[in-house]
Amino acid sequence: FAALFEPYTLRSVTVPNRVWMAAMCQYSAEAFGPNAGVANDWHFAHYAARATGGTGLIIQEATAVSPEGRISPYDLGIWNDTQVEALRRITGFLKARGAVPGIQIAHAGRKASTDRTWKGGAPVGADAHGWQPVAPSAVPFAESHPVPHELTADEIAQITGQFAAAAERALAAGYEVVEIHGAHGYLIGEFLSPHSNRRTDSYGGSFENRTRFALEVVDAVRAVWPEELPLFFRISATDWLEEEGWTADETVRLARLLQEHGVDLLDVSTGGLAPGVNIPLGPGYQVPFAARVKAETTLPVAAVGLITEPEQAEKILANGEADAVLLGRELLRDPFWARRAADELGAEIRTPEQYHRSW
Ligand SMILES: C=C(C(=O)O)c1ccccc1
Repeated sequence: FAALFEPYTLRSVTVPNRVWMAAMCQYSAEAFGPNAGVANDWHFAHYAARATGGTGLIIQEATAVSPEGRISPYDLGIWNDTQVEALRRITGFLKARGAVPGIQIAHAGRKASTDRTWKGGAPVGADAHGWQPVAPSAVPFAESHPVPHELTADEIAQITGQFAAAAERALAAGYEVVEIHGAHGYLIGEFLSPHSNRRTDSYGGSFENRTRFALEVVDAVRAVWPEELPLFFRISATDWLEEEGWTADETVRLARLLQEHGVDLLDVSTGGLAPGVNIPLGPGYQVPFAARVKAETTLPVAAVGLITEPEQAEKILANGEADAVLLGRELLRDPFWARRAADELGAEIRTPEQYHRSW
């Protein structure tokens, strides 16, 4: 027996195992023109390999709800129907391999319009297909970043609508799980954190005000996402800024509200809001935050962060610290990690036929 290879049912979806793929930007779409943000062979091969490798749920990289919501000009998008058509090829193959296709829908906020990580990740200007980022307040991510445009209440409502439209397109594209990106200092996380959110209207100041946009996005997505399909939320449990930023206490409070608003699982990461913070990196360094949410609320959680070994992953589940583990870079290094882990743990990876037969 291995907890890692027990199926997991969320609403009507049964994920075959607890080895899940975390969203990781590939920055491999075209940056402009009719194919801007459209999935291509790179994305197909990238996700197909991890599905063939036995990964139970694949959460596709941050897919932008609008052109200005992209992290880089090369991000995937789901703001038009051309993009939906190309994504159907990916979800179809994943399902044929017995993997559940998920998608992270995202808006980069003040961290938008930056170059690919392997090119340094610096902000890009209009000459490199860039644009002015938007944010809750006119506070740049770092000195090297432009001052973002402070969103008006009307513009906030427009972005909430873009998240809902993205969820509708995700359904049309064949995804069975949508994850709202509320982590890593992107737009939703920028509203949560008092470090980036200096607003004095109903979206800033108190915990209720700073979490308003996140809950409005969850409500708008839940209203269009089918009742029988799961909705995830990715959060940074802490900004690593002590009381100056978003805290783990606030994460527990928000987790309860997210569950009341129809979120089925919290994907618990940390950081990304401010540069230069001191993060105690190490194997499973973020697991304690997932474990705390799981211990203090009834919301299922997934743990992520330097999880690389089968025994390590198995222990996280066996200790009740999380309901699933998300692998990021480890799955870049080894697309077949799930199959190798099953061998090491003496478990079997069942084929789609076996799943249907045994349930
Ligand atoms: C959107 C990302 C995030 O959430 O940090 C990302 C960006 C680059 C690589 C992996 C993940």
